[in-house]
Amino acid sequence: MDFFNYNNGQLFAEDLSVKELAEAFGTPLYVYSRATLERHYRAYADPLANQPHLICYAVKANSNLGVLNVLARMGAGFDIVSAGELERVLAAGGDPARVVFSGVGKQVGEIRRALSVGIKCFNVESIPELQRIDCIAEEMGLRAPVSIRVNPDVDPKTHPYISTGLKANKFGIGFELAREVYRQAAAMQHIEVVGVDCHIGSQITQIDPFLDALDRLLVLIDQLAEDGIHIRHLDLGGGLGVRYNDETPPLPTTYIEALRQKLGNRQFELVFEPGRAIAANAGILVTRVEYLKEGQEKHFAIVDAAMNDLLRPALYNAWQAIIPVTEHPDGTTRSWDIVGPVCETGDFLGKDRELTLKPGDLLAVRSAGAYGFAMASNYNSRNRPAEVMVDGSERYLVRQRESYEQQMAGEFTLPGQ
Ligand SMILES: Cc1ncc(COP(=O)(O)O)c(C=O)c1O
Ligand SMILES: N[C@@H](CCCC[NH3+])C(=O)O
Repeated sequence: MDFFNYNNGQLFAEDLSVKELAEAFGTPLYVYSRATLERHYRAYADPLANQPHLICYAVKANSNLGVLNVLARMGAGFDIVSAGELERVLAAGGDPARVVFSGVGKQVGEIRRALSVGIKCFNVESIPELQRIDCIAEEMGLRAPVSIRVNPDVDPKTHPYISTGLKANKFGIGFELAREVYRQAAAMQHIEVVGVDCHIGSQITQIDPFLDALDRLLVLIDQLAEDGIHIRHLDLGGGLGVRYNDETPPLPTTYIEALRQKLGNRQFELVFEPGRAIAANAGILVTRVEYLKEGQEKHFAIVDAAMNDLLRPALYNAWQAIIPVTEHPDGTTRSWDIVGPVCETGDFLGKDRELTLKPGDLLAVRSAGAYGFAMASNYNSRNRPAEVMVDGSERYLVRQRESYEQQMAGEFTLPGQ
């Protein structure tokens, strides 16, 4: 559910016309809805209201300061995977004590910074990382709070590029090894074991893989208790899918209820790391048709957004809805491939879309709030788009369109002739 709806044939973002936003800020343009972000956050928070919990929004999905700020104001925690994401959380008013730090390659400086601001927990993904954190905490005269990210070896039944909880994936510590790694962690002087963590993949549209993972974690948690290791929180990661087309992912409340049934009366703080479920359908990418190029086999609508602005179609062959910003009958009705100006055959936003188009039309790519701008690049030396947050009838520019000067800042030609 979102707040991007038609009113008299015009697409609106909450109370504002998307056409007017495009005219004011230019295209390509990311438009986010504050009400949708808040609704999606509450979809997790409300069913958890009666128990200790923390919803750590996965910053990687959309790390714009405006987005982080909206969630920080709601009391969200944050799941980060780099010091850059940590700095963004701090700049957006996030509470470091509500930050969990995931990722397989945490560097020394990143660990130091996270310890110095007092994050909630490191989700540790290997033994060498655990040892590194122990050493750094010793140098700093601290104890580092950790969970081990357990790889439960379950198949999340999603795109192979975004499944993370299989033995073959680089993430986490194998289920069979986890008990031993916890023993080592508990014996380290500068480590404090606080939780158990897992994250099995992204865009998961069924509950079963999550429940299978939880079964395995509960076995481990019982073994840890036998070893005298009592955890305070259980972090089940993110990964809940969203509707892009005809998927029917479970609602957060259904998912949470199913987990609760399995948990019975065990008393942990429950931690979640949703990214896509909060941000994807809270954003659209608005783009303008530059040219219509009709051919014998294929018809192309060449638009001003490209794979550098929204990579998911090119990278995963992902399908995202593409809809007119202004519904109108004039134009050419065809099955169009919606493509960008980048010099790659894979540069498309959508294929075979039945639309009535004329040059100059505005289109909106839906479900673009997660892994949209966050994965944007300057490929083909294109400036990255602007981002706007709509809040009722107010709008806020939350990132200005990049300029050529900004794009080249920090680059130099060689000295001399
Ligand atoms: C450790 C971790 N947590 C949370 C997420 C967020 O995933 P999603 O956007 O699917 O909720 C990811 C990305 O898959 C991740 O790697
Ligand atoms: N970037 C991916 C998801 C990766 C999840 C990150 N662990 C997507 O657009 O679907």
